[in-house]
Amino acid sequence: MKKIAIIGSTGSIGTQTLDVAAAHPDQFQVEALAGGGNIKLLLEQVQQFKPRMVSVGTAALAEEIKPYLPSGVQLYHGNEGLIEVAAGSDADMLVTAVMGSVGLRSTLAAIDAGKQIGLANKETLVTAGHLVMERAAAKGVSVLPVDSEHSAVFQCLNGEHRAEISNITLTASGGSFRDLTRDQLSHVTVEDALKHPNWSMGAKITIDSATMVNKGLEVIEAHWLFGVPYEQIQVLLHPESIVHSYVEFVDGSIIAQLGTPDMRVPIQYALTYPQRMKAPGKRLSLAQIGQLHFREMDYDRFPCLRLAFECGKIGGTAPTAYNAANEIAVARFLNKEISFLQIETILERVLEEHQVAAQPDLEAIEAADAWARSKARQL
Ligand SMILES: NC(=O)C1=CN([C@@H]2O[C@H](COP(=O)(O)OP(=O)(O)OC[C@H]3O[C@@H](n4cnc5c(N)ncnc54)[C@H](OP(=O)(O)O)[C@@H]3O)[C@@H](O)[C@H]2O)C=CC1
Ligand SMILES: CC(=O)[C@@H](O)[C@H](O)COP(=O)(O)O
Ligand SMILES: [Mn+2]
Repeated sequence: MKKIAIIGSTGSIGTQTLDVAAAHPDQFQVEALAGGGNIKLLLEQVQQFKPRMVSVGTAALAEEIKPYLPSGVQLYHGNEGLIEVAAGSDADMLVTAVMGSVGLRSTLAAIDAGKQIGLANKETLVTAGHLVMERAAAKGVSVLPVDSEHSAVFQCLNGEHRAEISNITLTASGGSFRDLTRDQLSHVTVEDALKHPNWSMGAKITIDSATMVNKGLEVIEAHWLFGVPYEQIQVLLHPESIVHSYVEFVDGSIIAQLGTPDMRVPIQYALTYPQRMKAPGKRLSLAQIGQLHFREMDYDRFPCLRLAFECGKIGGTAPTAYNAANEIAVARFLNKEISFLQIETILERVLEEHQVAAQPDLEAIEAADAWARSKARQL
């Protein structure tokens, strides 16, 4: 029995992690769950999975949910609650399924407590990759990728030597507007942006796919997870999202991981690694698909991806500011305060003004994050 805790259990990754747990009740025990505002769903999850510990977004929500919780369940709230759920239960593994850099302190706390990390929350690694990976190495804790591309690369690297990697290619669907010109992008709506061609995901990451910020975050995530320099990371447009990513080795061999676009597969692999277990999803038939397509990435069409490479190479707090500015810009777009193209304008402006701190500690990371958020709100 593997004991798991999930922060962000009410979201897209969180609910799919619980689907995996429900499909293998003899393998997984859910110890602790944290949601944000969706207490109705959280209560249903509590009834089904019987965790000993739960957390909600605010003190007011905690008061609201309290009368309905079975006796004996410990209830927490806010950022402290996230930390309790992440680090304070008997879980062997934490699945980080919250959205945004709010997951940083709880992920670090779980590492300190010796929990294995199933990492979906890419913003955590982007904002403070050096802190997370150094702390995990010091504690002997593994950080197992949940993100589909990184799970693919992780599987391609199984048994391989890192020194023999020639390059890593992350595939990108192109998002909701991949066939539109930049001129056409000035008129797009939130509703259209939320229609991802291949994946059903939370709102923020769906917008990130359309701006290509998601791939930018994933480039930085890959740098930290696999210890590969940015010069050896590439991005390729692949509209079908069947080849989830691939690795080329020094002898010219390429190993790729393929599958239908179903996040329960990488989630389950992180939960069961190094074993594999049966999964209920649809099987991939290449014969039925017939053709797959690939296109060179156009960095003028998707400037946020170029900016991510630049921030990653600069290092320090540059990726922190990129991520924080994007979180605010996307929230403002979803709130219909700004247009789609203004997301990238905000990113560019915040990064132009950001004073990068090299080798930042946690306080410097949080200061840069707060500065970039405030700047992105003003613009
Ligand atoms: N969805 C996907 O297929 C993929 C997602 N990812 C990554 O996984 C992470 C989660 O994405 P996704 O599941 O799509 O996002 P969702 O928006 O669907 O879910 C986010 C979850 O985080 C919770 N949450 C948000 N803010 C807070 C907070 N301040 N305190 C506590 N809980 C909070 C939400 O709670 P509530 O809803 O109750 O308010 C919800 O449970 C992101 O980092 C994303 O980039 C990576 C690969 C694929
Ligand atoms: C499912 C997953 O891992 C997402 O991050 C997905 O990759 C988004 O697709 P694109 O960013 O390629 O549009
Ligand atoms: Mn991904």
